[in-house]
Amino acid sequence: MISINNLQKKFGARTVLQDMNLQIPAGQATGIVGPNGSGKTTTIKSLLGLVKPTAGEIYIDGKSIEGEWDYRRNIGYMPQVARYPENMTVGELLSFIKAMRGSRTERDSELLSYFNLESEVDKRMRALSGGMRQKVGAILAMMFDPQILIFDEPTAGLDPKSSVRFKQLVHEEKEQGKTVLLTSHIMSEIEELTDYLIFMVEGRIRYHGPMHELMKRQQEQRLESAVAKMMEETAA
Ligand SMILES: Nc1ncnc2c1ncn2[C@@H]1O[C@H](COP(=O)(O)OP(=O)(O)OP(=O)(O)O)[C@@H](O)[C@H]1O
Repeated sequence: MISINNLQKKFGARTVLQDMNLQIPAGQATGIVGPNGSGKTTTIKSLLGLVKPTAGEIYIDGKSIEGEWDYRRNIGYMPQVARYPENMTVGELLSFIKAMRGSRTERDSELLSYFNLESEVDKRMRALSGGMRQKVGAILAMMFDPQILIFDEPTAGLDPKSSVRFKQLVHEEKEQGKTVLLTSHIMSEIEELTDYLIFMVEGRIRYHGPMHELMKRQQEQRLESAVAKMMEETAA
């Protein structure tokens, strides 16, 4: 369980997260949606300790993450825009990360094969296409079998076949009881992969709860229409 209590983040004078209170259930998949700039990535980065909150606390499994690093071993993160050591080959990067973790996992090889990336292992990171970089990001997020998986717009840039394969993998992770947190602007993807929904506007939570309840409340069959309606309501 991830608990966010009275979280606030300011960048200079600008308040980006406002008094945010959230409980993200363990072993479930939660989608974070909201307009561009509403604070989704900042929320994720706060959970990862990559952004230091201005106020408030975050607890993971009852423990405050403030000043802690070790908890991140249990989190796999696929960022929206990833930066890698560009001179390393895919193979070197994976070996380097494994050596840093002191791990002998072979899951990276399985995932390389799953994403059809075996023929790219000797390519330098800077020579990969955007979609291939995304796949490397997915492999890095999942290769150590973490209990919490965080994906920030994971399928942006993936071709349809890769996107389907990625989603299949997320389904499998969910079935194994992983906690999944996912942001996306593709509502069908949120609908397909997640059960709980967080809807943010201008750094505030406007809805948090089961997805089907939101659809019922908005009297819509599809999440896209329900969220669009909510966006119109909040803009009014
Ligand atoms: N390091 C930073 N310094 C200053 N402002 C920042 C920084 N990071 C994010 N912001 C601002 O915080 C706000 C929220 O950004 P964030 O990336 O969390 O939004 P988002 O909901 O993930 O957006 P998108 O859907 O476009 O990815 C934006 O106004 C953004 O410009």
